Amino acid sequence: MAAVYDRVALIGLGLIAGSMSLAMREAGLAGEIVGYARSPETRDTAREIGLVDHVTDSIAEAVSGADLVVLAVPVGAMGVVAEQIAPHLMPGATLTDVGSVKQAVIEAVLPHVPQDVHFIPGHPLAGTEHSGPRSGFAGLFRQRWWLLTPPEGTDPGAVERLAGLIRAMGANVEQMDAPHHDLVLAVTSHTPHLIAYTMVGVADHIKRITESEVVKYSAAGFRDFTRIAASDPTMWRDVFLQNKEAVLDILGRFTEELFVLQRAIRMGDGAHLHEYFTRTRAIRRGIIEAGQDTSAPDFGRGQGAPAGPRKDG
Ligand SMILES: NC(=O)c1ccc[n+]([C@@H]2O[C@H](COP(=O)([O-])OP(=O)(O)OC[C@H]3O[C@@H](n4cnc5c(N)ncnc54)[C@H](O)[C@@H]3O)[C@@H](O)[C@H]2O)c1
Ligand SMILES: O=C(O)C(=O)C[C@]1(C(=O)O)C=C[C@@H](O)C=C1
Repeated sequence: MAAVYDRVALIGLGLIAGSMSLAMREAGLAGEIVGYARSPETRDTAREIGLVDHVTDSIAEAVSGADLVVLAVPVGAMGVVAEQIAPHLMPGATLTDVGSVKQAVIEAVLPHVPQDVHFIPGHPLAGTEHSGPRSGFAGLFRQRWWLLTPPEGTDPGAVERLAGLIRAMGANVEQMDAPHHDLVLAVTSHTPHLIAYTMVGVADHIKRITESEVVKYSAAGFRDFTRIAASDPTMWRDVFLQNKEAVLDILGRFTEELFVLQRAIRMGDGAHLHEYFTRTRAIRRGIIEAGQDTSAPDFGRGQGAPAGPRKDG
């Protein structure tokens, strides 16, 4: 396929940027891919494994002349990075991000974006518990959603060009407004992660009573929680701090539901529990019928792809 952008600059060289580089390279979507990360160790590793065509030691050099710049750093760092690159962005360039939270990123980045640069925030709904420059793989985005939340008045041509790149990496593109994105993701991703972190924390607290039995007899449900709870602490600290309102809203609703179930268990109300679990099973079946279950066998994991089950596998 013909290149969609001549020079793509990836800022942050972890799971998402690495996977983008490998996916773009596989499909020939970029003339040149340049990368920068704050830590010299990450830059060295990226050079050693040839993750991008060229790793720069200066963030300004990375973005200079790039017609697409991708911010792939923790959401709490987006504003600082935007401020650093702003004077060096090429007129007419597109700036996007891959952050898991959208409204806070827009508030932090938009004030720094020059008038002649198209800012199109985005979020690939794809990931693993692994992070860093060695964790990426070309198939990460295949059959996944990639949400774009362009502010009003964004050039539709620039949005379509970016959407074309994303589709060519194998993902499906949808647009929505940022507050709606943050509420939906609080339900589907952020609060579930918090619950997993909490459950593993509970197991850790009672380990003195159970000795090592929690680890030894780990059933599949708990093992899935531990996979999620192994996700990058910096990334998830930032997600909760930056999507505070929506997560607190969903957490409130979650707690109410939990109390209802707790009461049903105490009262021996089997009918309530059965009816509840029947409803939740229908939701899972609906996801599978809609073709949204991507836990299927061949997920296009290439070299460097993490072993083991996916969260939804
Ligand atoms: N991991 C996932 O499952 C997932 C999925 C979708 C979106 N995201 C989002 O993508 C972004 C990147 O996540 P990731 O999983 O690739 O993280 P990662 O930890 O694998 O990589 C982050 C990279 O950013 C660099 N970095 C951190 N602060 C920086 C700064 N101030 N300046 C320059 N570089 C900096 C780090 O050195 C590292 O190379 C986050 O905003 C996250 O919310 C993650
Ligand atoms: O599979 C995983 O490890 C993930 O948690 C990926 C996951 C999610 O599905 O919640 C996590 C955060 C992102 O912003 C997008 C995707």
